[in-house]
Amino acid sequence: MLLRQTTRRFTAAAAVDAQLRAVTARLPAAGAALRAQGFYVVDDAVPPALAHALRDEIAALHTADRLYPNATHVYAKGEAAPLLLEKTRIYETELLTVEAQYGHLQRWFENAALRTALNDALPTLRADRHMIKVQYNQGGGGCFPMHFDTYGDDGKCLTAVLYLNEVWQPGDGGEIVMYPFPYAPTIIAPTSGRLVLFSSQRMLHRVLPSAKPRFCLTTWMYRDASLNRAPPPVASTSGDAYVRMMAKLCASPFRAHLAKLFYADEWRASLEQSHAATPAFAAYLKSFDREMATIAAATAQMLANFAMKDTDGAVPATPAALLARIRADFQSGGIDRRDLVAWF
Ligand SMILES: O=C(O)CCC(=O)C(=O)O
Ligand SMILES: [Fe+2]
Repeated sequence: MLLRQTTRRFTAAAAVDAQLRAVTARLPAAGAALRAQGFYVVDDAVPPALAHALRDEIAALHTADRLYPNATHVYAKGEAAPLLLEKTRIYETELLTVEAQYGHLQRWFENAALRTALNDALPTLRADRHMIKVQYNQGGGGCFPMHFDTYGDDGKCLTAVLYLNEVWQPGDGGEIVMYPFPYAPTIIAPTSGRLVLFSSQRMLHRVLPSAKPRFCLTTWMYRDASLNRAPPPVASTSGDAYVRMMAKLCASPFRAHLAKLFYADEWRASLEQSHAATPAFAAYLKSFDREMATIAAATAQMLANFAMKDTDGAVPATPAALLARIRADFQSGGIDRRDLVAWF
């Protein structure tokens, strides 16, 4: 019995090790793409048999009551107490240790090859630890609202989501959407064995409602938090006052707020799709609306500051005019500059 268990564990570890060797051999190509667009998709990162084994172990964790309904406490401005927001149909857990009976998950966690290869592909990454999160989405509409994985202070720097569904077909839903603001979004299907890599700090993303049950395994890379706090370089400031302003904005923490304003309607709708309609959630939506008003006011102030130094009259006069220009210039191809955001 013990021998059989030991053999099984050894086989699981060997399978994961071999696959990680194969995937990481493909990652040098990811470096340039991650730097240019903030995300990268590796298809067939794991073969069907390994995807199956990992999925079975997540399902076993769920059966053993080890996954929890996703619920987060949020501190909303204007609310005295933190609000408890419950996502519907999402079960997950973050793992810092994995027991031997979940041999494939354990090895995926313990083998640092993915992190090492990403550090090689992206020399500025400098990730020094990682942890994993397993997720089971029950289907029937389970989804994630628009979010960034971190606002920086925890040192989380790169997110690697591995999709483990056996079959995925158009109409099943559950796609992950990358919003590399100010650039246009990309929809990515959660097909089996696909690994999606992106900047935890700078890539806005969401998961569309999934009609079908859906499994995935997220590896979060972390680094010294001071590296996350260091301001990224501003892209070369050629162009008129408006382009120079965009370069500065895209290198500043204000970019995240502007993205929220830009996608306010979709963001709000995605919150409503993802959460149970509790009184706490209603209070949260009210605070969301107040936050949008605050961001709009701050944007107007910021435009006024830039306009004072603008000698060519290129800076849009109002937040609405700025958002319309961003749509025309960076999402519909008006201005061909991919270098405004330093993703890593
Ligand atoms: O389920 C996914 O595809 C990604 C989930 C996600 O964004 C998260 O866990 O932060
Ligand atoms: Fe996320």
